[in-house]
Amino acid sequence: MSEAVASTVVRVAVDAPQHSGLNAPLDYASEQALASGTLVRVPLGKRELLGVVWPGEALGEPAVALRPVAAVFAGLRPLGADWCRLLDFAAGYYQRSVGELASAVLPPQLRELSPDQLAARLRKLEKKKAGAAASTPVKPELAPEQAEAVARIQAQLAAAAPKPQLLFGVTGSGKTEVYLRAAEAALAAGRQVLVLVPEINLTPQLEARFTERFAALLPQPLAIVSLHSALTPAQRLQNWLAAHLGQARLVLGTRLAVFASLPDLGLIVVDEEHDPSYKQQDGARYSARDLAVWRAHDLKVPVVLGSATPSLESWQHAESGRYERLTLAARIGGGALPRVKLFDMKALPATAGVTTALTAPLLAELKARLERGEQSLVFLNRRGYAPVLHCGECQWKSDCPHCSAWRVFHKRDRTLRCHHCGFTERVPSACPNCGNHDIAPIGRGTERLEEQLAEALPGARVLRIDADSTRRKGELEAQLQAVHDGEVDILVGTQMITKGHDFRRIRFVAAVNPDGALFSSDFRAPERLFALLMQAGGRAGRDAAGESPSEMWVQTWHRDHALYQALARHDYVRFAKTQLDERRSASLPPFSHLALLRAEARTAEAAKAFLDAAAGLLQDDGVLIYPPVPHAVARVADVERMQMLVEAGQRGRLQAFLRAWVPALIALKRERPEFRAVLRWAVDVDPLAI
Ligand SMILES: Nc1ncnc2c1ncn2[C@@H]1O[C@H](COP(=O)(O)OP(=O)(O)OP(=O)(O)O)[C@@H](O)[C@H]1O
Ligand SMILES: [Zn+2]
Repeated sequence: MSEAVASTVVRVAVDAPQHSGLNAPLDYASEQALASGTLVRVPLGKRELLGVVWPGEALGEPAVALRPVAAVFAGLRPLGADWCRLLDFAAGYYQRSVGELASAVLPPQLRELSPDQLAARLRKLEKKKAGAAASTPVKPELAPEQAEAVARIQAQLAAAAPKPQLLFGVTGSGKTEVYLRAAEAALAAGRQVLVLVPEINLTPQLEARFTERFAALLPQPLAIVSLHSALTPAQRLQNWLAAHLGQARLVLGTRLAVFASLPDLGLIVVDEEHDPSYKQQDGARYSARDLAVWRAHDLKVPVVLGSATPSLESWQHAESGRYERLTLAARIGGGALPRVKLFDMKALPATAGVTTALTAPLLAELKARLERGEQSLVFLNRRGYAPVLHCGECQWKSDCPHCSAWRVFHKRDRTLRCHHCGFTERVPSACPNCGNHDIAPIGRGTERLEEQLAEALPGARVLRIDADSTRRKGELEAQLQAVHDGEVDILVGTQMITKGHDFRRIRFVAAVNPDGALFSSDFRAPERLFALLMQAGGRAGRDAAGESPSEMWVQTWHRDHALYQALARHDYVRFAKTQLDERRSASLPPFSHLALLRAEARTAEAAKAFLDAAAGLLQDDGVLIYPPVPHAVARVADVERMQMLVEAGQRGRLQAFLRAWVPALIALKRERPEFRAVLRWAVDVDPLAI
């Protein structure tokens, strides 16, 4: 610069490491005043990082010691005050620094680009051409319940302070059509719409439906975009920029999209709002659903949470009147929900059946469906061939040397793979312990089920869809298409295929081994199992025109269990009531508020010592700290994991406690040499898995 300019101080949110204790935005010198929300690059230590000029007063006078801002993304409009408020809230609530969170949720490519390179990207955006002219879509006539729900969402769109709405609609009741109409109303009012879905694999289907509906209404390029982690960095930046500039009117995305910059946001939809994937499982462990509700409240715009099996948190809010409940009790076209058959495994003669999972009666049922030309789905929530390989001579089992877990046998590529740390070896031809050649798989995963089905039902076209079968780009779409096109008789898969897909041909769904979750120590396990089975069953009989009644077959050793009894009646309401009663009397969420402190070290003792010391740091009689316990999978990649539960009756009380506790934890780790052995620690607010 040729002229000397009086420098001013700006606050910049930048990703400083937690142990540095630099949690608040940092002060930098700038030659010009910079609007808050401006993207900049600033030096930190030896590095230069992306930062955001943050609202609020800088701390002091311009001082010589302040380092200057290195570069300003002047060509990009600043992030809005509402975006900064959202990040401030989320960082505070989930106990992270705002700089870390900003850096985690902005498109990764922004970190690599110079202002000139970004300017080039912006020019490219402007030159994007619109797609071919689309024809006006045909909209189905709304069913009465749908029309009522749409009207009530429209009322909230016009309200000064809209209430969150819970769209409680059974599987196949046409929730998506309600979202489409609500979105249409918001778009017509000139607002942007954000639609969140739990899984990346649901975005192509949803994107297709929204594009089909709105391509004529929104002919501009990039008017409908998606945001999720499977996009290339360049696509993700492009779509993010389109949203930020207001060019994108409709944004579909997974949890990270809740942080999209949307200057005209007027409606948020959270589909399958109960889904655990909305909770981020590392870094800032935020709940995108909860942040969507916060963001909508902050902006005074409506938020619609949709589910056939709402989270008990949301259900309780509907019961108490904090949320408005919209109910779709009937399936579209008057189709019935599948009849649920609880197949009692105890009633089986000891020798019958091909295997314990593929019982003879189940095979007979599948065969009958096959002969009628109907599609069936067999659901098993475990991938791989068998969860463990076993030597009958010496009792060796394929454990992982680095984790407290078995390595899963994958037959197709002849590997033993740890699903926790990724450690992979070729399957040994003999027992590595005693040399016995007779090592055998125990139990079954989807790969084995697929093989056994193909053997037991010759000629049947069996297709497996799970994380292993869909690794390569485009595979999942192709496989789903084959199912839709009727090229598959029996679909085998994990929970990946139970959610959201609008399969029209499936009339029979079997859950072959669902009991595992019944006796979990995690108090949310029943809620998750119930939702999963309702969802799975919901894939059957979506087309009312089928000749035979649709059915869900549940193989269980505990058919009298209250969960299955409620499932058999499709009675979410009753199930929710029993669960909420139990939670109330045990003071569990939503009637109390939890956080977990996790610590990882090479030894369990070191992790426990840290948690014990942490428990002694701060006393609050409104907050209860439980003793440290090992994580359900205690050792992963040679690291021992311990955790400690913190409980409070009031959310505010827990938040106040954490605000004081977290800085004390940072100091504890930094200042006490004995805790150097602790590799990582983290606070998880509102943890989902316990
Ligand atoms: N009013 C309508 N008239 C005719 N068809 C409709 C109508 N509304 C929805 N549909 C169709 O009904 C089917 C089921 O709708 P949709 O997939 O939205 O159900 P859903 O409630 O989201 O179910 P799930 O919870 O199982 O995902 C879709 O094929 C959809 O196109
Ligand atoms: Zn491992």
